[in-house]
Amino acid sequence: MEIPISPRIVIGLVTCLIIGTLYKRSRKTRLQLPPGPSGNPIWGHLRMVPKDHPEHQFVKWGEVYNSDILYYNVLSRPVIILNSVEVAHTLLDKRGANYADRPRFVVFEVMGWGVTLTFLRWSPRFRLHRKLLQQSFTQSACKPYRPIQQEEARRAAKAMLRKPQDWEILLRQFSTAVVLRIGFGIEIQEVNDPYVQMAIDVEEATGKGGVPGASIVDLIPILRHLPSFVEKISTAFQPLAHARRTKPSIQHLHDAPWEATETFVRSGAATQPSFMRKHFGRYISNEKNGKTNEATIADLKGAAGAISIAGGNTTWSTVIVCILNLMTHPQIQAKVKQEIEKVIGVDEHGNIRRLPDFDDRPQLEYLEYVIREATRWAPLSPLGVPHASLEDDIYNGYHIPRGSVVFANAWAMSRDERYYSSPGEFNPDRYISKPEGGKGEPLPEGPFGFGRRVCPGEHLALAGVYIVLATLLATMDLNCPIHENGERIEPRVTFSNGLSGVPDSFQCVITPTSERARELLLQ
Ligand code: HEM
Repeated sequence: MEIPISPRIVIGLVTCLIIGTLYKRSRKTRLQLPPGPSGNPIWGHLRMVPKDHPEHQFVKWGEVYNSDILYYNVLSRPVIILNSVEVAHTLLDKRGANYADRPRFVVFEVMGWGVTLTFLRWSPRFRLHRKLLQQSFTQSACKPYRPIQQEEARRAAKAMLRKPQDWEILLRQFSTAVVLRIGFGIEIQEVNDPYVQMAIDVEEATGKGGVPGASIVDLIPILRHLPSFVEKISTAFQPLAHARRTKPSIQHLHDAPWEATETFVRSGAATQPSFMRKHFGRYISNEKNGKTNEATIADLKGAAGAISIAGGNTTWSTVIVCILNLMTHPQIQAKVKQEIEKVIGVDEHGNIRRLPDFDDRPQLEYLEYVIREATRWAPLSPLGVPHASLEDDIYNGYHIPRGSVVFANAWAMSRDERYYSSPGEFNPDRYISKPEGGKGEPLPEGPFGFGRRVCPGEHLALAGVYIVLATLLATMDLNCPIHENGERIEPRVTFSNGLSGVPDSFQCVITPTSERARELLLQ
């Protein structure tokens, strides 16, 4: 709701609120805080933290202060940056109970993310949603969904035979189809499906919402009610204006799939395994038998929505990063193809005998390294989703005040030279053990977060990325476009800023490896 008031009143009101907030916060005890640059006594570090890719700045501060834990504040709200896997393990994993909260994400609330697990504060509702999602996507609970992932991966590869230039949208279709089938049991149309457009809109909305929890409106929630013209007074209010503009797209992705399937589940006509059929089915049966339901319909709707919202674009983006690197590193692509061919077998003409499936996964170790390297090389959520501390804590003699916003800097961890040689290079061989001739570097930790808020969809996501890449690499060649002068055109890709770092569009030339590969896909 917007209140019709004049700009002068707005400026006066904002100033009073800021002074009030600062006064309240400045009364707290001052113990030794983790190191960091000194900030302005009023604004703190509000103006020092870059809006674009702050994770890079935090790496620099880590070097300047020679510390893997940093402190800064924004309007006296303490912010803690964790730049190493060790400190993230100690605080977020080992002392997980104290860091299970999230700060309030007011901008994301305005956008309509209120009932999505990712943004729920520590509460009975959070615990309920966490239980629902965590239990649904353990390694073994993901197995029944493998046929869906495999079918959609083959469908996408088959469609690329007809429209190779549409590879990017077809992969978007793949990841949207998988989460909608798993979340709701919905099958999407092959061409121009409205859900695919919804997924694109949601990505646009969240991608441009800035770093979650970091805007002035997140720090002073009442500012969310300010009228639209504040956007013109200061760029600090742009995230709020953006949230208001994009709210309908988030709401739509929550409501549309639920409404499309509710009647089917109620009538018992839903046959595919899905989160909704299982949990909403149970809800209906409890209702019929007079038993109490722990979750309300709003809870189930929010949890099912979280699967499609948190699971679609994330999986898609990871596949895209793999493709980008496979086409720009032909030697790596050739090595994965060789591995796949060895496992699925080739005939006397060198043609593959069958398409890969999930049973091949344990033997496709190098492909697994490629996927893990993509998550390290370009962590999807470079600063993760911030946690918040519930109580005061002490780490290495440093005070971490209660209510701190805690960012686990996955970007910094991915560039940690103590573990990764030439960390900016895409090099899956780094994970091959030393006895096997590799560097024996550790698989990345951080891209899926930490502790009690770690991504519950990790197994599902990695399985989806695996099957679509295995299928594509068994049947297709991925190449850079060639300039008319005969030179390869290597794309210069930039990544979006904010909650998730998604690569820009780029061209990739996709061609079937052989007639046999084409036949196998068409079968
Ligand atoms: C490659 C793909 C994915 C990546 C890189 C990724 C990454 C992340 C990260 C970094 C977090 C924050 C963790 C933290 O706060 O410490 C997160 C949370 C979450 N992810 Fe994923 N994710 C992916 C796929 C999925 C999928 C497929 C699902 C579907 C089930 C999913 C559902 C969620 C949910 C519901 C949360 C919020 C958890 C909470 O706040 O308790 N994600 N993810």
